[in-house]
Amino acid sequence: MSLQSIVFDKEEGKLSILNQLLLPDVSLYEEINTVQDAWDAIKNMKTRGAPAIAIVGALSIAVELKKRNFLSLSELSSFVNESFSYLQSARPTAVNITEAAKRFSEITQGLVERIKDPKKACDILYKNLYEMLQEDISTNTSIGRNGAEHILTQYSGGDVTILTHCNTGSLACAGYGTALGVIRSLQEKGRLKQVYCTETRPYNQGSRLTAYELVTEGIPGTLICDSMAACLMKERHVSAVVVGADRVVANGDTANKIGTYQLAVVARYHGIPFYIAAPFTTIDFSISSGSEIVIEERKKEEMICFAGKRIAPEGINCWNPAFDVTPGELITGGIITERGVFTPTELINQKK
Ligand SMILES: CSC[C@H]1O[C@H](OP(=O)(O)O)[C@H](O)[C@@H]1O
Repeated sequence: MSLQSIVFDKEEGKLSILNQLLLPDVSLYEEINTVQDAWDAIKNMKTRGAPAIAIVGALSIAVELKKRNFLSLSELSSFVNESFSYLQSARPTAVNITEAAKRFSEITQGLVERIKDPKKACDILYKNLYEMLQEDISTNTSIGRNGAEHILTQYSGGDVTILTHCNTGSLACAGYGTALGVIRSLQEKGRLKQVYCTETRPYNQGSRLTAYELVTEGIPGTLICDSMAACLMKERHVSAVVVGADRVVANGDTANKIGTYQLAVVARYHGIPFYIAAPFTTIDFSISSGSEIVIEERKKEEMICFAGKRIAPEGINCWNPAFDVTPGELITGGIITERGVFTPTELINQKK
């Protein structure tokens, strides 16, 4: 049974998140009672991961819909649009919350035009919002299946060894995961030899979260420091590198956790296929090149402190970009989605 980072009681309209700042030692669920609570949790990275950010944001709106009494359809529409607009300001790089905002703005507008009763419109919108949880899990199992099948067709050498970066599992989504979903699918097929996961400094999504998911589910994993990845690909066998995404753009350029770009460069040098695994809600066809993606920079304290203890001198300057952009030409294995696996140049043909 995989971990659950988001818990939503649809009867009561109650939302709780697993506070990922405390993992792996402390497993604490915290209630999200307002859109502001969700914004704070996303900004502080208590909850993180492109799909999870969108889902927690959307469900926080559902929580307020359940509690509030909207006197008019215009009041309901303004609340939904303003809430999604605010939630997008928490972290700029991941696109899923923006995709959700567009989707629910259209749904709300449709309800305003069709349904004259604000309470009935609110109930329908509430149902659409909480369905995101199951949709995400279903999408991720398709990503997992598509990715595993593609890798196994490309690799005839028996069981496979995967290198992954950051956390793209149940702690980054509603469940199962994207890149970690591919790894879970390989494990389910009995074709996974082992996973190497990077620590992923400075937030340590790999050592604190991915390692936690692997150990919890008995998936064979080996932790490495970020600085060991090139030597690993040189000295040991890696069948493929599979990572997640925060924003894939129309030409296949992809923003993902800082450190992804250098993994792609080294994988190319060693002739190891490099895959991105992401749902279509992470693909932004409105941007044509990765150079246009806004990269979030986070506070220096997240770099110079470790487990609450300062490890670097106060006066040092820091540069702390949370993401980098991998050009499509380095994504040599393909972009694994719920609709199939596409080369970066094929992606634009999937635009609907
Ligand atoms: C399926 S999660 C995608 C993506 O989100 C993570 O970023 P963060 O932990 O800062 O929210 C990481 O880049 C993952 O690859």
